[in-house]
Amino acid sequence: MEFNKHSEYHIFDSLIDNNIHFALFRLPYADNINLILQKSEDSYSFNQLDQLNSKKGFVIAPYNISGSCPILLISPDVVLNSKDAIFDYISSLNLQSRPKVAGLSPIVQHDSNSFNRYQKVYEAFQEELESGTSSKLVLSRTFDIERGEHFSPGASFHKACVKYPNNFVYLCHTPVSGTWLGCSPEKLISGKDGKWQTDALAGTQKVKSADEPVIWDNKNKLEQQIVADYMQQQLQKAGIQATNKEAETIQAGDLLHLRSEFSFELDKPENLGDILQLLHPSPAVNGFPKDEAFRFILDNEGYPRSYYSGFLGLLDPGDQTDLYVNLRCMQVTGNTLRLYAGGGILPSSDLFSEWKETENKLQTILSIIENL
Ligand SMILES: C=C(O[C@H]1C=CC=C(C(=O)O)[C@@H]1O)C(=O)O
Repeated sequence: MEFNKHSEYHIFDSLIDNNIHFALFRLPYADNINLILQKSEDSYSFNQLDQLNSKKGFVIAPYNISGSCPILLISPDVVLNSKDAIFDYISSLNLQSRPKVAGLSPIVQHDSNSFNRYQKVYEAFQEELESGTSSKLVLSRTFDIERGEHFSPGASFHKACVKYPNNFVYLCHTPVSGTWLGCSPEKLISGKDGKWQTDALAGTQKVKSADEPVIWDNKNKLEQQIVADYMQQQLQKAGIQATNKEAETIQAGDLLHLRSEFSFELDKPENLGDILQLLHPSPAVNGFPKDEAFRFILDNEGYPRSYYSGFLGLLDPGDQTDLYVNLRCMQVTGNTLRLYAGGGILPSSDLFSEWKETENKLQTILSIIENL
């Protein structure tokens, strides 16, 4: 992949300008980029995850499935797996670009970005944890930036690929979801030919200098253990015996997380929708117990998460499936970039550290939009 040559990637902006259903993605550690593009204008949407059984395409699933925020499937009418083939194909479409929005001030603080607002919601979350109804709740927030004249989703995608080689990087657009761009460290499920994996990822700290040992405190260890136990239980409910490795530290940009990997066999990958229904949303983005945490978040978080903390990626039960949790992402509109970040709250959490953690996570995605 060529470095620091983002401008040719503006070509992907023309797909967005023309409201085409497409997803461009790069798997962790891969050199190649992939394009899934739908030729028809129809939207394929679903309101239950089990409706994905036997389906193939690029899935965009929200945190909370609703009529206005359904599960979407981009039909794989065009599937290309090399940069040259992708660029040649898009050039051959001869798409017209829409004139760009007028130049706007670079970064503006909106009310929803404020610490005071976060603090109020955090206190409600802490009260709920103290009541004992939930043992973990994930609190998230948004950060809105006005879109600058020179911002290019395509160029930002490329910048993310270069900056975050071990994350799942994507740019996708459909008329229903709008445009989303992200670089997630968290695998929801992937596999091929009977061999499948999922991750239990949680716990966060900043990267240390090379000679400093990485130490995880009890809060972070427990936060990750809750996710690992949940994954194990949910897979068991589907009759799946998974083997898991001990939790290890992984790096995602400037952050470290704790991850345990689960491996298992799937006899019927065509029924992946059933497994997704069991796994999503995991306590990495939701909390525990699942239903109580989900209800509480919907009633108290104070804004719609939309496709943030849902999942996306290629679903192909006949071949390779790679689905990732939609973290470290932003929603791109004509004049605003809405960034999302959250973190797991336990009774032992500290308000200021949790706020700082969301700031650090936002930095992952902020760093690919600056200077463009
Ligand atoms: C919910 C997010 O991160 C999850 C994944 C890794 C670590 C997390 C944490 O330490 O809280 C979260 O569970 C996010 O990035 O918005």
